[in-house]
Amino acid sequence: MMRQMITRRGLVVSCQAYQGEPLFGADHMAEMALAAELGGAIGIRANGTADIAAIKQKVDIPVIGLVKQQIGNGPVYITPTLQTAIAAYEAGADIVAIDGTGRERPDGKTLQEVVEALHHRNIAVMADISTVEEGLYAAQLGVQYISTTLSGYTPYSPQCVEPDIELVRKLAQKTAIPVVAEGRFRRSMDMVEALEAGAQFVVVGSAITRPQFLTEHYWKAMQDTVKL
Ligand SMILES: CC(=O)N[C@H](C=O)[C@@H](O)[C@H](O)[C@H](O)COP(=O)(O)O
Repeated sequence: MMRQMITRRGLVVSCQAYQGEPLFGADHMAEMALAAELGGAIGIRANGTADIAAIKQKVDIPVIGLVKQQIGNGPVYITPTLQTAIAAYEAGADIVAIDGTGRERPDGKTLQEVVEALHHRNIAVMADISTVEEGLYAAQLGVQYISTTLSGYTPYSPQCVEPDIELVRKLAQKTAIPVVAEGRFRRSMDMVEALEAGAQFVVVGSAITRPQFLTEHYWKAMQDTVKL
């Protein structure tokens, strides 16, 4: 049987900090996840085995785990190999998020091979995609969730500054697999719009869990409006 799934609709909070950032570290991310849970989050998205394990100790809601890793010069970095996907699961992830594009993976496996190998181990898969075609292909492979995570981050997807709600809408119209809205969500009205467009849930990261980004965002808005 697969682990805890996210069956409710609502807000999932992505708790990620990069090395060198003030909040980097599993303890900080676990506290951040707890704060999100207290605020009503229905799930957490987390990067790296240490963070996943610490967050699982702290919260009861399901955790979507990934391992961001650059292997070689290829473009795939979100849980790029079968081995990293299994590591995320072994660290405690309920659902494992992987790159769901058709690009070459560093372990030479196809997306289909990775999904099959994970399903063989009863591991629930979230495919991070960037276009309708990629989403529909992942749905065809039977993944548990399709997330718009990579829209704007592959060279062939629209390079938007705003969240790609149209991608959510198109996918939700074309498939019965739960569609996840993720990437650049900052305003609650966009999150509501994504739910109305058919998203099962919205994943928000930087706008909640990266205070340096938030500070900069508000500070820039002040500078744009008032001469300081
Ligand atoms: C493209 C990519 O690598 N996205 C990553 C995926 O895990 C994270 O860096 C994002 O923070 C996450 O998707 C949430 O998005 P936002 O922080 O924009 O709310």
